[in-house]
Amino acid sequence: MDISLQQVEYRYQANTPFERLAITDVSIDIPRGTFLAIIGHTGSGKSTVLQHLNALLKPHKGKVVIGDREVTGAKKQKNLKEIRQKVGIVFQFPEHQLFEETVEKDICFGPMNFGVSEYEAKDRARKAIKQVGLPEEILAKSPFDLSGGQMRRVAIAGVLAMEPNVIVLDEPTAGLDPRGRKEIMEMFHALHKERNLSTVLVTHSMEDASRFADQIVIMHSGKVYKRGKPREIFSSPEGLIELGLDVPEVVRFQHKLEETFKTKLGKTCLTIEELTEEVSTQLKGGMPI
Ligand SMILES: Nc1ncnc2c1ncn2[C@@H]1O[C@H](COP(=O)(O)OP(=O)(O)OP(=O)(O)O)[C@@H](O)[C@H]1O
Repeated sequence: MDISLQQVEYRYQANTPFERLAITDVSIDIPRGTFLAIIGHTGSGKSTVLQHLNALLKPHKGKVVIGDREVTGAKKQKNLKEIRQKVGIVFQFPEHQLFEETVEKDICFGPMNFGVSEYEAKDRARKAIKQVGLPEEILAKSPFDLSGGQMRRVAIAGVLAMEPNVIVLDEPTAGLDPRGRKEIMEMFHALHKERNLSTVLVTHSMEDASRFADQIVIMHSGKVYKRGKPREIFSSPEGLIELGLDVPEVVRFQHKLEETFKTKLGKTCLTIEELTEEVSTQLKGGMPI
C-alpha cells in the first residue's frame, strides 16, 4: 500500500486564539516496501506527520492518499477503520497502553475490536509474540509482571497482530538500554525485509536512520527540509549540522566512503558488511581508495 502526503498543512486548535501551525507544505511519498526515517528537532512536526499516515489527523490544506483512499480535512470521511487497521502506529512508550489482565487478551484486543474471531485473534497473538522474540508462555502472564523491555514488545505484538501493511514507529526504542534498542530495531528491520512491510520510523538516532532506512526525511520548523537516501543525506551533512542535528563521525565516515565508492567504482555498498568486504577486496587488489 502506497501513502502520499501532498502539500499537507495542519494547525492545532484551528480557528481558536490558541491556533498553532504545526506543519505546512509537507509532501512525502511512501511507496510500498519503503523504510523511511523521519528526523528532526523536537517540535519540528514529526509526530504531526505520523498521525496523518493513518488519518488520526486530517489536513487543513493539501491531501493524504492512503492506498486507494483520499483523506482531506474538507469532507467527512467514512470507513477510516479500514485505514487504521492497515496502518499500525506504535506510539512512544506504547507499554503505557497495556491494560488487560493477560498478555494474550491485550494482543487480541485490537484484532477482535476490528471484527476478527477470538480463535483467529489467538492464533495471531501466538505468531506476533514469536515475531517480537518472546516465548509463547508469556501469553498467559499479566503484562504488569513483565520487564519494561518485555512490555514494549508485547505492545508492539498488539500492533503486529492487526496484520498491518504499513507500520509507523514513533521513537520505538526510547528509554530502552543499548541491547534492547538494537534488538528491537533489528526486529523491525527483519519484518521489513521478510514481509516487505512499509516502515516509517521517527527517531533521534542518526545511526538507526543511517543503518535501517532507505529514505530519510529531515523535518525543520514544520517543513520538509531535505529528503534523500542515507548516502545523499549523510555524505555531506553540513546542512544538518547547521540545524544543530548531531551526525556522529562514524555515520559521516561510512557514507563518505560509500560516496567515494559510488563515484570511483560506480558501485553502491548498502550495508557496513558489504562496505567492509569491498574495502578489503580493493586493498588486496592494491587499489588506492
Ligand atoms: N496538541 C497540541 N496542541 C497544540 N500544539 C501542538 C500540539 N501538539 C503539537 N503541537 C505543536 O506543533 C508543533 C509540532 O509538534 P510535533 O509534536 O509534531 O513535533 P515533533 O517533531 O514530533 O516533536 P517531538 O520530537 O518532541 O515529539 C510544535 O510546535 C508543537 O508545540
